Amino acid sequence: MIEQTDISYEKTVLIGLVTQYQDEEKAQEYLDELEFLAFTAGGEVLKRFTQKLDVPNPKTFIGTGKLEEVKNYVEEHGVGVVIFDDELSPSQQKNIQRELDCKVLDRTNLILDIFAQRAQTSYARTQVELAQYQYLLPRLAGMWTHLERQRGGIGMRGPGETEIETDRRIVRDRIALLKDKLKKIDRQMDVQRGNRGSLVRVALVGYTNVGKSTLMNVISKSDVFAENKLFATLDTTVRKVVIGNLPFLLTDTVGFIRKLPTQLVESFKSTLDEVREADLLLHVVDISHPSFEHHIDSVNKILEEIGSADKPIIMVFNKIDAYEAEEIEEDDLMTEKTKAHYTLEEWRQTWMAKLNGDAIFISALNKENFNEFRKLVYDKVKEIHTTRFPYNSFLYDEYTEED
Ligand SMILES: Nc1nc2c(ncn2[C@@H]2O[C@H](COP(=O)(O)OP(=O)(O)OP(=O)(O)O)[C@@H](O)[C@H]2O)c(=O)[nH]1
Ligand SMILES: [Mg+2]
Repeated sequence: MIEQTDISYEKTVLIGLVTQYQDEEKAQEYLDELEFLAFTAGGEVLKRFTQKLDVPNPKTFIGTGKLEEVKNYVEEHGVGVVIFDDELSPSQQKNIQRELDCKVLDRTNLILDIFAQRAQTSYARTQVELAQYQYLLPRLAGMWTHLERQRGGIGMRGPGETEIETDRRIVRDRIALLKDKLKKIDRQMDVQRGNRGSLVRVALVGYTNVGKSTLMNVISKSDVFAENKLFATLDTTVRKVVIGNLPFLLTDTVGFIRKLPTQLVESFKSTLDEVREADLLLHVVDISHPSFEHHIDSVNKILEEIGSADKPIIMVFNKIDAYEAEEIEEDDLMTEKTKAHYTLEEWRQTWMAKLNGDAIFISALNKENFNEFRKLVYDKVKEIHTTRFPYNSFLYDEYTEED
């Protein structure tokens, strides 16, 4: 896929905290991801600022000294956007914005922005718009309280409050309208799903950018949009796939991410229905990513949240072509062996043991181990199919390797 190159990059600075729950390494890992998000949204990251704090400053999130430092940098380098890794309260956002005099965003903001940029269908656009209004609603109140205080309280309360109420009502009406619209589309989609008949349903799930759409394309020989940016897929795509002579339905879904804004999980619930209604999940993992185990944890957490954690799952470790273990020199007695030094084979053994064989290591790009992958999926789907439709076994005679 050819990368987009025609966006004029906005100069961006990232800010994260080091706390008792989030050490320096973890903070940097989050910032790596935030940088990728910023890049996806069209920003060019010039610098990262981190600060050690037990609790965020209630007024300015980071300390005033640090904020001063950021301000100097912003002025000196003509920075247009400052992005915080954590959610800012409405008043923090206001205070910081006033101090820095440039755009101030938090992670939620940024993700909403990317979703808005990428939403293609009216369904996805409606879901994103709903999430945006839900993000805005509590902030609206904060904005007005802030204005009221400026106006000086006594005597001014009346008009202020009326305005908040009017604005809130407009936003609430809009939210209700969007929810209604989504419900209607949902009903249509329910009918469509119902019409798919008695085929086993398999859904690709996983962290964003792990290769779900790429895998979908190679399995189903279809043409789903895939690229090296976050959230390339916002709509679900369903394809009928035949392995051997066993047909089943395969769904590509929206990627998950850590610290996913709750509003988004909520408004994408119906997209996630595809996951909820699946008989089998293919949990795709990018094993070449240093934090892939954390990614697995966040995906599992979201699967739990939507009540889909106990479905049959095959773990698909993708991008083995790009995996590189850190090396230890033979005469190096100081470096302790950690997971970063595992070979692919060591990872394979670890996960195969953990999952009782329901794991496979592949490269969707090079089609490495692809026949084994198809065989594994075939066996699982066949197992589900025979349990579900014991008399309907004419669909397959036996598995024959293709290609
Ligand atoms: N090296 C390598 N890259 C891969 C492989 N599979 C996919 N990719 C690349 O990873 C990037 C993301 O692929 P997608 O298929 O868009 O990932 P996705 O999981 O659908 O991502 P979202 O829809 O954004 O959640 C693309 O640049 C792919 O070319 C693989 O096996 N090896
Ligand atoms: Mg995708």
